Amino acid sequence: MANAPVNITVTGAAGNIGYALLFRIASGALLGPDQRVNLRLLEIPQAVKAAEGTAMELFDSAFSTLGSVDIFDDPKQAFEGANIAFLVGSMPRRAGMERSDLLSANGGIFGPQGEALAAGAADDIKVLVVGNPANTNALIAASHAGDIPASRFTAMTRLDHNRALAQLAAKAGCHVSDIDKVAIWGNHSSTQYPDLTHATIKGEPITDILADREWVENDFIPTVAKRGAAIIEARGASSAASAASAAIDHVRDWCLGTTSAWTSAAVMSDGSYGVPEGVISSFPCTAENGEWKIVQGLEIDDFSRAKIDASAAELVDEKNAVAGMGLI
Ligand SMILES: NC(=O)c1ccc[n+]([C@@H]2O[C@H](COP(=O)([O-])OP(=O)(O)OC[C@H]3O[C@@H](n4cnc5c(N)ncnc54)[C@H](O)[C@@H]3O)[C@@H](O)[C@H]2O)c1
Ligand SMILES: O=C(O)C[C@H](O)C(=O)O
Repeated sequence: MANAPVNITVTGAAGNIGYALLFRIASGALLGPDQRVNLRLLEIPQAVKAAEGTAMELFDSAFSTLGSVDIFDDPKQAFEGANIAFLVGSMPRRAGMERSDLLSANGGIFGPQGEALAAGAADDIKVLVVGNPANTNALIAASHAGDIPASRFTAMTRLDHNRALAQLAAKAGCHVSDIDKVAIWGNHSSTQYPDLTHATIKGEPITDILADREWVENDFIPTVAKRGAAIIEARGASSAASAASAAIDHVRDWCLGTTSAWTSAAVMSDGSYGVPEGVISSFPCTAENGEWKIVQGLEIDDFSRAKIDASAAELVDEKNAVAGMGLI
């Protein structure tokens, strides 16, 4: 293989998402069949043995795209030389909890990881935070990451985006690949705004579907926004394989470029669309040359304005809460 191997750190490697994610990265689903990857797994000491079991299975899979697998319980060692970091390791919510209930349990994980990334990651490091509450955990990591540009810290709303595509495809009787220009705005929480205003199917606007306000407002939006809770209720555990798949989609698009007109990613707000600067919010985005760009120039109607503002206000509240805890 012509290119140098890419070093990829995955935290929470022995967890449910980790188990689904690692084999897809190792098999070439992230960076393609011609790019070798070195995996660096980070776990807490109690879970290192389980991570060793996963590493044995990775070894046994004899993937042509897998270089090495190393296991660490020290973030500084795990992030040394990392080009890509998936920050998954953290506690999932249980039935009846909101993701923000995890702020105090999980927030403390991300400051030290931001510092460890700053200490040793490669200059081109790209970070995706999956652990909840993902947007604010990404903000915590970014705020401890010294010279690493804030644009390298992102949080995952691609699962919400994919859920929105699936719901719209089912309603319209089309394939998900026929759909474009769906957007998730705001927080990966129940205040998120899955927005169909600009959506197209095979390039055509979805005028009839948008006119069905009962379906858009009382079915589509709450179904997407509360899908995580519905999965927890059904499985007894939070989404794992679909989350891992969305994490692959997010980082693949970031590294290799988006192929659809746009997708959704939570990135540091630059004030676009009135979302306050300094929170990590989901926007409709494209990726090119390894950089996310927020899609500009969209008309925002009154309904969308209120939804975007409500989720942005929750992000500001979460930011203030973690500032109050001394985490940023
Ligand atoms: N953003 C999203 O769309 C999305 C989707 C699904 C799940 N999640 C979140 O992802 C996180 C992980 O979910 P899961 O189902 O894999 O949970 P899990 O409990 O199965 O696994 C979590 C793993 O993280 C490890 N861990 C805990 N603290 C750590 C630390 N400081 N460093 C390294 N590893 C650590 C644990 O030992 C465990 O192995 C949860 O917070 C969950 O809510 C986010
Ligand atoms: O909902 C959760 O707590 C897990 C995850 O964020 C999801 O959206 O499935």
